[in-house]
Amino acid sequence: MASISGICFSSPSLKPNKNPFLRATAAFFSLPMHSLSVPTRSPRIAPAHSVAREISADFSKSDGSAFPTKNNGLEKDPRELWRRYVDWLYQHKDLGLFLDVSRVGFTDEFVDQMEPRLQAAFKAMDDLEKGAIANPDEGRMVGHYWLRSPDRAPNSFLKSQIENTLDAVCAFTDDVVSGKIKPPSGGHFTQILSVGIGGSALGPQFVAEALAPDNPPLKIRFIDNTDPAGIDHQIAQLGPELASTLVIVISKSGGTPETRNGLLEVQKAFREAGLEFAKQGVAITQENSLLDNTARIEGWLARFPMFDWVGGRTSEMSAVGLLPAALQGINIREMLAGAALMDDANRTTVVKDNPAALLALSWYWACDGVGSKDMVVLPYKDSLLLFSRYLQQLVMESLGKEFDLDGNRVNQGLTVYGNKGSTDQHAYIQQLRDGVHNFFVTFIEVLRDRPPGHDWELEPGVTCGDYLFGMLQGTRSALYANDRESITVTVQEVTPRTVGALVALYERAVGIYASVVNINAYHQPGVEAGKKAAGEVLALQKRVLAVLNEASCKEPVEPLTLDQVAERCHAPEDIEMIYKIIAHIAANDRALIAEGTCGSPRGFKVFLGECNVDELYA
Ligand SMILES: O=P(O)(O)OC[C@H]1O[C@](O)(CO)[C@@H](O)[C@@H]1O
Repeated sequence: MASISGICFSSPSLKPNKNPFLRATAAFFSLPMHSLSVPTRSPRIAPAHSVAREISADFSKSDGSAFPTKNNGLEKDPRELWRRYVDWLYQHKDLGLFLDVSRVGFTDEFVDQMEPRLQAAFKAMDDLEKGAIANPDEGRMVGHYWLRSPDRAPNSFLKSQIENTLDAVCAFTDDVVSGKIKPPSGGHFTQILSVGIGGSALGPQFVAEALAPDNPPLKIRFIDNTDPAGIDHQIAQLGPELASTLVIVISKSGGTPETRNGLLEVQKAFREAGLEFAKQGVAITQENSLLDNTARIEGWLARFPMFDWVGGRTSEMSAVGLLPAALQGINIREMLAGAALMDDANRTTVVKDNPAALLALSWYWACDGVGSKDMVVLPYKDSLLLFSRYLQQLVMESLGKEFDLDGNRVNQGLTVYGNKGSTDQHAYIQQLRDGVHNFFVTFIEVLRDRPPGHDWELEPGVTCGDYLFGMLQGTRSALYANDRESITVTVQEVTPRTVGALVALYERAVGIYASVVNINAYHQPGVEAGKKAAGEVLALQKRVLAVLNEASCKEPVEPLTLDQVAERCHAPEDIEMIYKIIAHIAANDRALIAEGTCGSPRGFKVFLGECNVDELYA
């Protein structure tokens, strides 16, 4: 019926019980067929701010009595549903990408209501691409779209910055892969250790998982946290290959504590192995940041720029994403081309032809424009496992905002989670279908199961990939039958081009949605609160240690109660945090419990195992 590359909409059998696809679906889920085809239609009208869910009578109770059920207006008549599918299906021919929003129940009235808002969002996007200060709080331009279309940069200086960086990434990659740039021990670099967090890790992680060949020129590992055991694990896994490891330290600001700690830990490992870190270190950061200055002063192997006008979570097409990808043998020019094609498609002001706008429209409908439902992202392809994690930052850090652009408190957001299908079917999809109705799903479908010539039938007429396909379609149908909405994004294959397009699609959808709900998608003030509080905890810890040190240097040693420590720190109001600090340092053998246990906060006495006299007089 539908060869998707040249999709044809020949008329299928529309009688529900004759539809073999639905029969197969029902079999997967042991559903009676009638539950897949409820012939009712109750379109809902959506006010722009909040969509009222209609309550209607349903006479399906076995004893014939009526009980009220929520009817959110989803089309159930198969013929109408097929029309809706055909009517709303978006296809990008060059990219081989499809977007199906037919299983989101928005009405024509809702689309009409949204039209002026979407047109305003298109205008805002146009201004942004022309160099407007689209991040007003921070007074910055937002230029990630220029990274794949440098001609669109608002001036020739920015254009040449983009082009020069891309050339430098390609030249450096060629030299590393060819062995022209080699580790001090000789031979070739064989490993990359990427140190970075958030937007300086998630894109490279997603792309590595999605696209790295089985035997890349350089394999990649990540340190994306300040967890000492995690860092030790990564370094231990490298073993003697540390000598042929290129360490790429990525931080836009150049001052993120987790990244700095990762760097210091890796540098220590290099020292202990008798290796010279600078000869193997690469920095990707803003010019003159702390990291940039460190790399320059220490004479690291290379430095690549991050631009002020590229946010961390939209940096995959900058050196942040391109350098690690290129070193793994991923065709980064194809990634950029895919993103550029998608950007072009998203510049149309015809909503139905604009895939990013269709996503934004569907999100708005599904979550009432206020984040009332979560977005569950389910790629049915192992290599896309990290897409949901990547989107989690892109969407939630962009949309999760306390205030709108006019200063009103709105507490906006859109929660994203998910791993992959069909794996998650055996984890939480039970709740999605039958439990609390607080989500909508985005299926990511990949048509090509395996490279050509590798497939085989594990049952007559059925391949392993057919099962994956069936699981996806079955889950989509079963959820819809229970009024759970879904979007499906389909690509032919997971290639650099389609991955670039997916990144660009969601970047633009987030931008449009943010415009529609009138928030700044490009700042992240909330993250600062946690960072500031962490700094305060570490400052308090220093005071606690100083107090304990002073008492531990006495003859005899003076073990202190928690109250005494708090009092001597002049921080009685912080007693709970002081307790946690002591419990943590005691768990790491840096403090000793003289009386009681940490588990009984009121009763224990603590001292340090060693007196640091120098610190006493510092
Ligand atoms: O690249 P940087 O400056 O180290 O920041 C890492 C991440 O930290 C944040 O600033 C806040 O979590 C993210 O936006 C960013 O991607």
